[in-house]
Amino acid sequence: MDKQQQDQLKREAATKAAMLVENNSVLGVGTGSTVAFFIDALGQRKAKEGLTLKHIVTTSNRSKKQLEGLGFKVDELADVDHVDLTIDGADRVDEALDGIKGGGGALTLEKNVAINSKKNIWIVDESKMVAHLGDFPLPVEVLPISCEQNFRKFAQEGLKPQWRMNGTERYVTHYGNYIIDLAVDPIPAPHGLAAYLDQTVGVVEHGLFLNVCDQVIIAHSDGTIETQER
Ligand SMILES: O=C[C@H](O)[C@H](O)[C@H](O)COP(=O)(O)O
Repeated sequence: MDKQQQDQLKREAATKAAMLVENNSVLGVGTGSTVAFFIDALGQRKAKEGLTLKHIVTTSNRSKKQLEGLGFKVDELADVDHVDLTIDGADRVDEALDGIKGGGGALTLEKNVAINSKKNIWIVDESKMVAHLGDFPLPVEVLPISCEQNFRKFAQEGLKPQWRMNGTERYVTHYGNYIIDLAVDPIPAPHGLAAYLDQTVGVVEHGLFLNVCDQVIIAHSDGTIETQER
């Protein structure tokens, strides 16, 4: 699939998701190229139908800027008492609707918004769907203070760590941390690995989103749009 075709599929899934957003609800908006199409579609609903949202929270400055450019006011997660629905992209999604996220580095905010949302919908093109999680480096956000120890430990555990780079410098997250991408593929036991990472001191967050997604909207290259529910 070439990029133009993939962008078209992302746009279709995103447009379908935008139709599910209810007036006067509290909306969480994720990050990434698919979400950028979703924000466009949300802007179109605002312009055509006067869609109004009680609050919007987002998971990156990129999404925030795009939303504000369309006239939406964006609040902080800490300032809202609940989130009705969050729409986000994903890097890989398996048959149980568990996923890998954080390819764009926004995993920590994304997980915090997702966990605090009543419902989570992911929007993907068909290339993101896999039988087993893997096929994409698993991002792990780590504190700079002990990042070298974390990196060595991951290497000893056979998790094939690689520093996320931004040119010649290490990539720095929204919170001033680094990302170690684990090239373990396939991930044999996602729940076991998530538990290990959750317990590792110095790990701020990781990109295994398990039991988080309620519904995935998948755009297929044959023109169909499929919805899968957990
Ligand atoms: O950190 C980034 C997020 O997890 C994205 O939702 C994910 O990487 C998918 O992005 P895209 O829609 O650009 O493939």
